Amino acid sequence: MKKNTTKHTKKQTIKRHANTTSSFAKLPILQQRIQQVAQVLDKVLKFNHPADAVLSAWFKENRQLGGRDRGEVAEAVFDILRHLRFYRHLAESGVGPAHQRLAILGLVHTVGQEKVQEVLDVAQQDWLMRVLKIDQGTVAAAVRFSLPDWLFETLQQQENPEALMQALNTKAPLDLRVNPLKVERDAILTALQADDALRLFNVQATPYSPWGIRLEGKPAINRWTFFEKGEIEVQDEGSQLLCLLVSPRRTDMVIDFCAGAGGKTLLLGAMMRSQGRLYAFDVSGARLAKAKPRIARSGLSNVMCVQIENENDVRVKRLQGKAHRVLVDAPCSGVGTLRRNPDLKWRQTPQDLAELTALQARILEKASRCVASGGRLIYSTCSLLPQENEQQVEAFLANHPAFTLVPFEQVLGDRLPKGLQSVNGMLKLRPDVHGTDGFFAAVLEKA
Ligand SMILES: C[S@@+](CC[C@H](N)C(=O)[O-])C[C@H]1O[C@@H](n2cnc3c(N)ncnc32)[C@H](O)[C@@H]1O
Repeated sequence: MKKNTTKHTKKQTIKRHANTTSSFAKLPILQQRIQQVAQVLDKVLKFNHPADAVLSAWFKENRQLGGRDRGEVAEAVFDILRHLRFYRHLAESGVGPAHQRLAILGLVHTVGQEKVQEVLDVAQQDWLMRVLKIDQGTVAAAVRFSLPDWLFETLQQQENPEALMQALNTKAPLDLRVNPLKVERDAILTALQADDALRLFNVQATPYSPWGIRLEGKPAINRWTFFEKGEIEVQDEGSQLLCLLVSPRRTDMVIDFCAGAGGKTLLLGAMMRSQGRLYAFDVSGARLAKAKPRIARSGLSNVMCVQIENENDVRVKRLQGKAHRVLVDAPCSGVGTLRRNPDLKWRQTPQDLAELTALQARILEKASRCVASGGRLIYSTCSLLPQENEQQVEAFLANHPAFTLVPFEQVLGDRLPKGLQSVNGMLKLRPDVHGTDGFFAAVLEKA
C-alpha cells in the first residue's frame, strides 16, 4: 500500500509560510490562519457554490499552503458551516470584521482555545472569554443547533430530535467499501489494521454492512494501491445498505435510474458478479463521466452508462416492463448528509424542497413503468424529511395499486444485519442511532 509519507515538520511549515506571497505571510501562524479562514468564508458564505468546490478553488489559488495548513483551514471552515447560526449569535457582540470573528470561533473549536487566544488582541480576548461563558441552554434551540427555522421545525417532529440535530453537527467518519468482485473485507481490514501508519485512524469493520470499513480521519486513500486496483471505494455504510436492499441477482436487468457518479452502481454491479445488465441513467453527463473511471477500476463489464434528457426520455420508455430491479436514488435535499455537507442547510429553502418533492414524484412515476411483473422498485434518498421519504412512498402506493411495500426484513431474510429494524417496513438510518448518514429506502414490488 502506498501512502503519503511526507513528514510535516515545524521547520518545513515555517519555510512554507515564509514563501507565501499573501499579504499576511509575516504574521504568526495562527494569525495567518484566522485571516485565511476569514478569506475563505468571504467566498463560501455567499452560498453560490458547494463549500467543498469553493475550498478546492481557493487551495488552487494558494498552492504554497502545505497539507497541514489546508487541513486546518478546511476543518475550521466546515466547523463554522456546521455551527453558523450559533457562531453568528456569539459574534454579534464582538469587534473587528464579522468573518474574522467567525474564523476565531471555528479555530477555537478545531485547533484549541489556548493557541488561538495567544494571537488575539485584548478586545478580542475579552469578547472570546465572554461568549465562551454563555450558557448554551439559554440560547433558542434552532440557534443552538444552528438550523434554519424551517428545517428545525421539520426535524423537531422526529423521534429524539435533539440527539439527531446534535449528530448532524458532528464530523462524519470515512467509510470505505471493499469490492466484493475482487476481495474479501477481512483481507483488507487485516492489512489496514496491521499498518502502523494507520493506527491513529482506528480502522474498524462497519457494524451493519458486510463490505464496510470505517476510519476516523481522512488518510489520502486515493494514493493507496488497494484504491488504484479498484479493491476499495469510498461509500457511506448507509449507501451500502441501500444496495443490499436492491439485492440484484446475477442475471437480472437492473436500472440505476439516478446513478450520478456511480456510488451505488459500482456495488450493484459487483453484487451481480459483473453479469446481467445494469443501466446507469442520469441527466448529468458530468456526473456519469465521473462514474466511468470508477467502473473501469472496479473491473465491471456489465454497466451501461446512459445520459438521459429527463425521466420521459425515449430510452426510458424502451425499457418499459423489462427491468427486474429499478433503483430510484432520487435527487433530494441531502439533509441526511449534513455531517459531510453542512452548507446544504444554508443553501436550501422550503421552495427548493417543494420543487424537489415534485421532481421525485415524477421520476418515481416514470421509473416505475420500467419494472417487470414481479420486479421491484427501490426508492431511496439521503434525506431525513418525511416529505421526501415516507410521504412520497405513501402517495405513490395510493396511485399505483399494482405495487405493494415489501418490509425490508422480508427482503433481506437471512442477510438482515443485526440491530437493523424497519419503521413500518421502511429503512430509516440516522447518524445518532446507526452512525451512518441519514438515509431512507422502501422496496415496492410489482404484482
Ligand atoms: C442522490 S443523487 C444520486 C447519487 C448516486 N446514486 C450515488 O449513489 O452516488 C441524484 C441524482 O439524480 C440525478 N437526476 C436529477 N434529475 C433526474 C432525472 N429527471 N432523471 C434521472 N436522474 C436525475 C442527479 O443528476 C443526481 O446525480
